[in-house]
This record gives sequence, C-alpha cells and structure tokens, in this order.
Amino acid sequence: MPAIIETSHLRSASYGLCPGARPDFSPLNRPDLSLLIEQNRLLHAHAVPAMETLYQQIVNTHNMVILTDAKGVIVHSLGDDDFLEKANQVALRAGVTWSEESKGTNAIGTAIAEKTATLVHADQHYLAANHFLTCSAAPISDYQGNVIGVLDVSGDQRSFHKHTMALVRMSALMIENQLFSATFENAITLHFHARPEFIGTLMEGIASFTPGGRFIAANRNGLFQLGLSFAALHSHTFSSLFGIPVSALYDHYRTAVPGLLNLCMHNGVRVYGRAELRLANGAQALTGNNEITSMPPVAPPVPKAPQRLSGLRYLNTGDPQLELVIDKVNKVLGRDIPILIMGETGTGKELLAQAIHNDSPRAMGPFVAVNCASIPETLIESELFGYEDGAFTGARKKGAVGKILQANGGTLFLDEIGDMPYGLQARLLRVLQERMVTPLGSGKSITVNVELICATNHNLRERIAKGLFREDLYYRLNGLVVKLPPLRERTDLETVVNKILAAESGGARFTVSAEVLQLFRQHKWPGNFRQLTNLLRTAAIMAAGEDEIGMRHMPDDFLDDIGTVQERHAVVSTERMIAAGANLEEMEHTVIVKSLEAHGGNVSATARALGVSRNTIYRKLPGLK
Ligand SMILES: Nc1ncnc2c1ncn2[C@@H]1O[C@H](COP(=O)(O)OP(=O)(O)OP(=O)(O)O)[C@@H](O)[C@H]1O
Repeated sequence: MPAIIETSHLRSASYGLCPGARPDFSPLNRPDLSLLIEQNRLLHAHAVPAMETLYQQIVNTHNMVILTDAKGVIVHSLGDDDFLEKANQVALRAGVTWSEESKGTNAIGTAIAEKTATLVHADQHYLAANHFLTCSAAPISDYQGNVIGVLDVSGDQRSFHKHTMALVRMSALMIENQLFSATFENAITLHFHARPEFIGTLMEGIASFTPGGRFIAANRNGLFQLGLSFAALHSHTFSSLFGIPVSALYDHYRTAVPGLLNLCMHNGVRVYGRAELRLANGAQALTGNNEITSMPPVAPPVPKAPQRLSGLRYLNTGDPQLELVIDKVNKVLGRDIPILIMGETGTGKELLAQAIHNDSPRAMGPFVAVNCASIPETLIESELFGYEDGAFTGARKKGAVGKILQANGGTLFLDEIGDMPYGLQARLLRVLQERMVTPLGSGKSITVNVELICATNHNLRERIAKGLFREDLYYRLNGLVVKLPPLRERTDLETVVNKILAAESGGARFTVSAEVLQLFRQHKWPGNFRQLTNLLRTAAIMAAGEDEIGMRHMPDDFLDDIGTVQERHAVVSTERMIAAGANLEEMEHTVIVKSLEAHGGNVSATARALGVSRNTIYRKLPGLK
C-alpha cells in the first residue's frame, strides 16, 4: 500500500472510525446546503465549465465528477450515477461530507489532508463500505496556496482507468488558473514560459503586479518558474523579477502590434511573456511614468464571478437556428472577418461575442465591450479613441487609453452599433480601414490590431434609409451577419431553463414542474434571456428547501403578464361559451377557474388579475379553501 494511504489509515483509526462501520451519507439540510453553495459560489462558477469538459471525456465510463469545498463537502456533482446502487447514489450528492474525519481514507479527504492529488482505489478506502469505489482527487488552491476545494472523479472500481488522475489534475489546474485570472482586476498579469508555444497552455506561469509594478501573486507554475516562495516574492517588483521597468512594458503595448516579450528573469533564465494590462485608470499606461517609489500594502483582491468562461460549445444547447449560427461563426473564426450579430434585446448577443472571442486564436488577448447606446454621445469619442493630456476641459490630467487601443491584440465588441452617432461613424470607419487610431488631442497615430464584432437590435438598412447610419460603414461591418433567435422561437427552452437554474442555484438540483414549463413555452419573453434568468433566480430563492419549482414560486408580475394573456384567451372561449348558450354565472365561474389555474392556484394573484377582492373569489368558488 502506498505510504500516503498507510498514513491516512493511521489517521482514520485515530479519528475512532471502524472499517466495518456503516458510513453516514446523510447530506446537509437544505438551508445549510444553500449556505454552503453560496459560500462557494465563485469556486462553483469557475469549476463548472471545467467539470463539464472533464465529464465529456469520461462519459459512459460509470464515473461521476465531483466538486467539494475545502472541508470535503460535495458542492456539485455531475455524471452517471447509474453505476451506484440506490442506497449508494446518495453518497455522491451535494451536501454529503467526504472528509477523512467522517469517511476515513478516501481520495477527497486524503487530498485535503495531504494537500496533494490522491488516488484511492477499491480496498485502499478505510471503510469497507467504500471498497466498490475508485476515486482520483486533486486539491484546488487559491493564489496564496490555500486549499479551497477538491475536484474528484469517482466510479465503480472495475472501471478504473490510469489516465483519470492526470485528467483530474489538469482540470484542477485549469480551475485554479481561471480563478487566478479573475482575481486581479486593476493589475498587470504576465503569462510566461521559457518556451513560447507553452504560453496560453496549462503549463504557463502567471504572475500579477499592481499597476506600479509591485508583485501581487503567482500561480503554481509561476512560483515554480520563478523559483521563489510566495512569501519571498512579496518584496519583489516587476523589474526585479523580469529585468525591465514596468514603464517599458507599457511602452511595448502602447505603440506597435505587440509581439511576445523577451524577458530575463532574476535567476538568469530567459522567458517569453505576454501581458494583460487590466487597469482601472487607463491613463497610467500613456504616461509611462509608473514606477513605484514606496511599498504600500496591497489590499486582498476579491475574485469576480466568471461571466465569460463560455465558448461556443456551451451555447449550443440544441436549438437548430442557433446551431446554424454557431456553424457559420466557427467557419470564420480567426479569419479577420467582421461579425455582425443581430437580435432582440437579451438574446445573448454579448455572450455570443464573448464566446467567439474565447474560441478564437485571440482568446488570450483582451475582450473589450462598448455599449454605444449607453455612453452619452459627447463621451463616445473619447471613450473609444482615448485622449492625451488635457485634450479637453474636464479631461483627466494624464489622458486615457481609448477602448479601441485597450482591445489591441484582442476583440472589440461594439454593442448597439446602430446607436453610434453619425459623425463618429466616419471616424470608426477610418480606424477600421487604416488600422490606426489617433487619440483626441494627439498628433500621433497608433497602429491597432483588433478583431471587430458588432451587435444591433435595429434594422440597420432602415437606419441607412433614414440617413442615420452610414452605408459604407455598414458594408465594412457585415462580413458575416448572424441573427440570434428570440427565446420564444427556441426549441431548447427546457435545456436552457435547466442550465440557467443549475448556474443560478449554485448546484442545488431543482426540477421545473410541467405546468411552469408549459407557461414558459407560451410566454413571449420580451426581455428574452435577461428576463428568464432574473425570473429563475428569484424562483430558485423562493423554492429554497424544495425540489421542484412550481407555479407558487413564480413572481407576481410574471403571473400578471401571463394572466393578461390567459384572460385574452378566456375572452375567446367566452365567445364559444355564448355560442354554446352558457349563462352569465357559468361564464363567470369558468373565467375564475381558468384564471386561478393560470396563476397556479394563487388566490391573491388571481384576484389582482381579475380586478376583484380575494373575498369575491372565495365567495364565487365556495369549494376553494
Ligand atoms: N444562452 C444563454 N444561456 C444562459 N444565459 C444567457 C444566454 N444568453 C444570454 N444569457 C444571459 O442573458 C443576459 C443578457 O445577455 P446579453 O447581454 O448577452 O444579451 P444582449 O443580446 O447583448 O442584450 P442587449 O441587446 O440588451 O445588450 C445575460 O445575463 C446573459 O448572461
């Protein structure tokens, strides 16, 4: 037996566990589970795409992919549990604890105890009841090296595969890197490796610095390449580690189409690098005078929930119209063809643009989104093109980098392009044709290299006809035009609902009642995904502690909307009732019953929709309790 397992068995015995004991598989109660999921929301959100990808590689092998928190409590699991007998299915569900203290030697608990990837096969498990399992687990650490969770693949021990452990380790590393990249907002993030082809892969080192060049953190491979501990790195700066001042880095990204950086590390090793400058105040990048003079403490960063991990594959949930869109987009990826996305509000235009970027060869470059409708007309120009020192009254002293330049090497997404002021359209066209941008108040043009994706919910041809949109710009933008279907036309509504619910409920397993799904199918969804997402978020909160989302969890305004439509239908059937000779009382009774059905039996909502008091409803339907 490997030493790590032997030590773990000794620990298990010291916890007073008996190998023949029946394990306690009871999960946390619902409120505690909701709390657990909320506390691990970021981990969960960053882990789910990696878990889905991992699962696709082991699908049909009678295995499950499991995510736990730092204490070994399952936060999310997915996969076939058909390999488990009914009694054991519960063991791998959200809310069950797999710490060593509770289950003895097992991959999850032992990986946490030893802080290392661990395989526990069959009778290596301490409890005999778990001998039917083979489990491969890898801890997931934050940027300070603290274990914040575990990724695990568990299955029937007869289905053991020696490559599973490697897949789990790679996926855990992927999650760590995703979390790391999302953690540092106002920072310079350097991706580096001695071999240029390893940049952008799981092997790359990642290190983040404050805009002034002070070291903040590095990922696992970054620490390894730098050859210093996290604690030792804290007294370092960008220039002490990589041999060039941070101002030289800004210069590199300010002027030319930026190639890879060629850097010499403090230990003499040469590495290649690519930096992302995610700076809250873009101004600093233009001045070049950014070196730090003192060492103020760095506030602990807060990782942001990933809005944008998806690739095109995640968007393809079975709707044929959308599948066609994705097919077309896939054909032009990386071909420098501008893409114009049409679609009603909330149909996912920005999400599609982000997915296109994520799947394109520019994925490691910036994705910069600008909503042309939400920026005041007077500010769009400086927002897009940037400005030099004191270019206009009220301008920031040190100037600002425009969005076009921020997107250099990546993708610029211009949302609501139809709302771009007419005068600016000519300037944008010039940038697109000449690939040069001139900040306001500056005589110097800067070369830019951006992939352009635009979106609109206007009919641009109509706007051209009205003289609101330039025809020449239109032809420059519409390399590939795709139209996202509105939600009411989508055939994959049920899949979409389940996917959003899984994301919004942080892993709690809700089903949606047939009645609610039926209503969803009839609804027009004027706000499309935005409306559906908000509605499901509220419904999931209302249904906390239950398994199914039903009519009673629907928000009142939604029921009111539905009610209005249903009442319109009721009028139609009233005509039929008249034709059938029904009297007023019968018709009234039918209308109330139908409306009550439409509101899921909610008397208050029904009363409100029909404009009567609740008492009236009870009076008219004496059988109602
Ligand atoms: N396929 C999808 N699955 C789940 N959520 C989605 C999907 N598409 C869009 N959403 C969500 O719906 C909301 C609106 O999406 P997005 O901003 O991409 O739409 P849009 O068409 O760009 O909207 P607008 O025209 O108003 O700018 C976002 O919260 C997004 O995450």
